Amino acid sequence: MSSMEETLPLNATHVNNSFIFTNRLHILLHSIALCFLLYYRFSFLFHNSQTPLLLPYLLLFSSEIILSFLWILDQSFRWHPITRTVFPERLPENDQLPHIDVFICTADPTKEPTLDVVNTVLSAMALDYPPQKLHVYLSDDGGSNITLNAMKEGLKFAKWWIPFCVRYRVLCRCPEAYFNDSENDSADFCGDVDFFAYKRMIKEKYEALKEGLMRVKEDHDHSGDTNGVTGQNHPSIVEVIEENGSGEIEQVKLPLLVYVSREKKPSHPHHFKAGALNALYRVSGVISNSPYILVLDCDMFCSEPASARQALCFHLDPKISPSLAFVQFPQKFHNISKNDIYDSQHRATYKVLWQGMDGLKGPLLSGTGFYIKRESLYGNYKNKDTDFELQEYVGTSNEFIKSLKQKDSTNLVTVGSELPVQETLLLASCNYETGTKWGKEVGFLYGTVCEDVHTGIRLNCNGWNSVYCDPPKPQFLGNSTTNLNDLLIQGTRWSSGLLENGFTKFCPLINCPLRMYLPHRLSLSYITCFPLYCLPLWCFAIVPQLCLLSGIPLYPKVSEPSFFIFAYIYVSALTKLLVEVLSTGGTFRSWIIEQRMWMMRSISVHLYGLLDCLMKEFGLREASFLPTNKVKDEEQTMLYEMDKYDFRTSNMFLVPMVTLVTINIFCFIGGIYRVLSLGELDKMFIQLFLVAYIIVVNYPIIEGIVIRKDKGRISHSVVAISNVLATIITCAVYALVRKV
Ligand SMILES: O=c1ccn([C@@H]2O[C@H](COP(=O)(O)OP(=O)(O)O[C@H]3O[C@H](CO)[C@@H](O)[C@H](O)[C@H]3O)[C@@H](O)[C@H]2O)c(=O)[nH]1
Ligand SMILES: [Mn+2]
Repeated sequence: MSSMEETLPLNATHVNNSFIFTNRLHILLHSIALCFLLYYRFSFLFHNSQTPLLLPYLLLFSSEIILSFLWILDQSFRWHPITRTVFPERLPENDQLPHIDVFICTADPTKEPTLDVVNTVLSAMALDYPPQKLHVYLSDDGGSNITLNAMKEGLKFAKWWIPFCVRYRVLCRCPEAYFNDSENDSADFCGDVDFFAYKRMIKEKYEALKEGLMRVKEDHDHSGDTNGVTGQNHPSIVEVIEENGSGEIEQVKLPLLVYVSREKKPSHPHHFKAGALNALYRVSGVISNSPYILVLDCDMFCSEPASARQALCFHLDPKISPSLAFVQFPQKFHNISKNDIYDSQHRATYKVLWQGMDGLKGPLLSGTGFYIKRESLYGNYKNKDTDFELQEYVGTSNEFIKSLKQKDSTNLVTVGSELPVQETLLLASCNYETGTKWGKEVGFLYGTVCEDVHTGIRLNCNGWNSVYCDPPKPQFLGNSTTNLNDLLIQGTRWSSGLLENGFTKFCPLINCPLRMYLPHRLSLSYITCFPLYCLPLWCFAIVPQLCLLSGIPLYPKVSEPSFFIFAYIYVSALTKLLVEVLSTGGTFRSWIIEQRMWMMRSISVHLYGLLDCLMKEFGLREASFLPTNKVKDEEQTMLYEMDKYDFRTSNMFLVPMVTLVTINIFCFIGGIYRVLSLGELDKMFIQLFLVAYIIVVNYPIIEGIVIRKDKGRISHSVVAISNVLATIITCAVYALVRKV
């Protein structure tokens, strides 16, 4: 490498100053308005503390305080957002690049189709990286023969697939995605006859692989023979997948592929995905011990082969590298429809929040699609002087302790060489962690189902930085939840896990070191607190409505000057959101959808997440991680593609939503009547407007109750229960107020 190249930076950071200026101006003006609001509420209370309106008034005021608090936390992401570019062409030669391990997790062959897992594995093996420096590990928490067999079949196919990808510079190296879209062919070979013949042959092989996998699954389902092995109870298996030379094809160099199924026993907590990742950490430590690790969920494949080199543009940058723990890529999804009615792409997270955090100290771990430095998860092992101390810290395996001290992969196990079998089985056994610091200080942290966020926060607090890399082309593509039921289950898990972090385990507002930059601390707090939106949103969905019906004003009259405080806050918040949505690729429609999903999530999953978290805290419930269903349902997909909400979800989620919408409708009708007959428009305008706004935004729920006839509509029983509930609540409150 010439000295000229050596001095060229591997990455660049961009700060959009005018954007930051407008953000801060908005923060300033909005904050002033919030101060006026507080002043207005307090002075009202001071003058009217004896009125019967006190309870609704206090409820509303507390909700406004919580909303304002969350708003302040949320502004930290707008404080100093940055974007980054990378120059992978400036990286050193291949022989100087570090080794990389890839960890892929799967848990359940019925919910997570084996073919998808194989595709993820193949896409990772086909990364644009020297194969002898790439080692792919699959963790199978289901301990299933189907998955192990699929890995063997997958490897056979890889012998064809990877040379094909390299030779024809295939753009997307996940076979399923590749064969679905001809845009994935490199333009250089479009006129090449050989290429098309070769492609056809590979496609046939892929079809054969698919059929083979399906057959094995069917045989397995029919025989029902599990040899006593279940997802919750199985011994450890560690196997380097090797192909017994079929002689059909020239020997090609492939990345090492290792199948790991850690031991699980019902009597031992297995700590879900964090437990699986930690087992991989240890096992890979004595096999390849690569300094960098890519973590992937089985539902997220590598869509572009360039991500490893892009991540190294940060990890190998001498200025950033010493304190850099991980490079996070955004989660992007291949199954999202044009209008994205469930906001499944999580636009705000990957377009606003993570960029905002990147300008502070770096984004949090997002569970998948990140390249992490192995050393960053070993805690402060360096402070342990003796082997004995180290054993108490990371467990008794001497081989593993040796691997800690080795900086690089010197004792590498390669294809064909012998695996330290006993050691790996020990490392993957469920007793191994007993009495050690795994999950507490070492590895991915336990005690929450949002291990990613929890671990990310701890890394930050221990002084590690992270980087967010969002190149124009998606590097990883996953499967997002595109139906209400999965979304609500997943959302409840997240809310519960995040709140657990925020309240009980590690509250960033309190526990992070004092020297931490304030906006960064606020941003971490926002991530762990935002399910608290459920409290104000429940209040806003019910209190002003019932008061409207009963003629209790909660807001200033239109003719009063303080009306403008409320009008300003409302308009400013929604306009800011609109600008953000439009400037990050969204539309006017997605602006409405995001508000709707925010309301739906807040009143259902965030509330249940909060309850779940509290119950876990009081020992009334055990933590559980229900993996998201990844099996496609034709009917569901059809409704989704037609932009129709699929309301086939549990009553627990639906009844509150439908009840609230019904109360809003009752109160709106009653309110209009009142306003017209008593001439109270001036007094009740804000409340009437609020109710109308909620009804308009949630129109699809009304459509699901009244208009739709398809299977995804809201069932009659839910409508009946909700009507009864809404009537009881409305009448009871009305009667009560009358009496007072
Ligand atoms: O006991 C378990 C449970 C899950 N998994 C794996 O964890 C991954 C994530 O699970 P998934 O069902 O896809 O959950 P999601 O809600 O889609 O996952 C999001 O949320 C999780 C935290 O709740 C993060 O770990 C994920 O990275 C993030 O994509 C999958 O590969 C699973 O196979 C395990 O290995 N063992
Ligand atoms: Mn997932």
